[in-house]
Amino acid sequence: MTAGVPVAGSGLRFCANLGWLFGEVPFEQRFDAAAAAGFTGVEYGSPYEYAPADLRRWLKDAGLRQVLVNSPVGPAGSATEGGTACLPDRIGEFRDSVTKALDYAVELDCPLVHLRAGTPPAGLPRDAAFAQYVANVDWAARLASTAGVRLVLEAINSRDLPGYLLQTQEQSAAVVAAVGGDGVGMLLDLYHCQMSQGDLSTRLETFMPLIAHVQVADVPGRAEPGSGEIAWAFVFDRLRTLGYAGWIGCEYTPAGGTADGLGWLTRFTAPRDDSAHP
Ligand SMILES: O=C(O)C(=O)[C@@H](O)CO
Ligand SMILES: [Mg+2]
Repeated sequence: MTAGVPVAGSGLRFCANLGWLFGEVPFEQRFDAAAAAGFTGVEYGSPYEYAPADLRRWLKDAGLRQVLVNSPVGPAGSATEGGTACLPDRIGEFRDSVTKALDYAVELDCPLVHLRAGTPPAGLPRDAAFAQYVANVDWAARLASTAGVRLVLEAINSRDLPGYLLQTQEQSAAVVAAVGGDGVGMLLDLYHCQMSQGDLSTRLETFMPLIAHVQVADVPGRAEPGSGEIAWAFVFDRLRTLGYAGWIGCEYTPAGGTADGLGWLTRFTAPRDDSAHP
């Protein structure tokens, strides 16, 4: 069995985040590395440094499908590092970024775009930022629907990204519900959820109808599942029994070599045999 392929019958689909995994090789070689490890799908935050034709070729040659990209953000350290979606004075920039993201998604036949929420600057009340965010997501979701793409909204924990607008699953669910339709769903990153909220099983159950994508890493340390405190066999079994049919993005910093660290995929994804623990 290839390391990246979960056991037969697990009913779960994992994709490799090429911004985090396979950093041992240059970006364009990570596609082949992911395929060689058994992945059939990939995600990464920023495709924008590359021409769509190159990305398409790397995907095709490796036999992979593109699962998710992020919307473009500003340079590290800038006011738009986390995106522009909640900034009332950046609506034009926000709309351009959505158009660019959707163009890439269509070119790459990519079903999901993570729309980054942004960080309200000091002086902008959070409720004003939130209202702008909802209006912008509403605008973007209509455009995404027309393009056959779904936007996903991700809460990020406030220790890693202080001040980011979207910090809880409840907030992202509220925006998804307020906008409605099939143009937008939740991205539930179990690492961020465990960091800031916990109660993973209940939150998965509560929000399952809205969840369009899941990402995984362990806590603390953000390394492979199994390196920290989360009970992954239980969590994956819960995803399976809740009927989750989307992809699960592997978005972690490998503790050692990426391929060497993929044993968790087979270790934690076997359907549970509860007969020994009635
Ligand atoms: O940090 C995360 O978690 C992500 O999913 C990044 O793509 C930033 O949103
Ligand atoms: Mg994430």
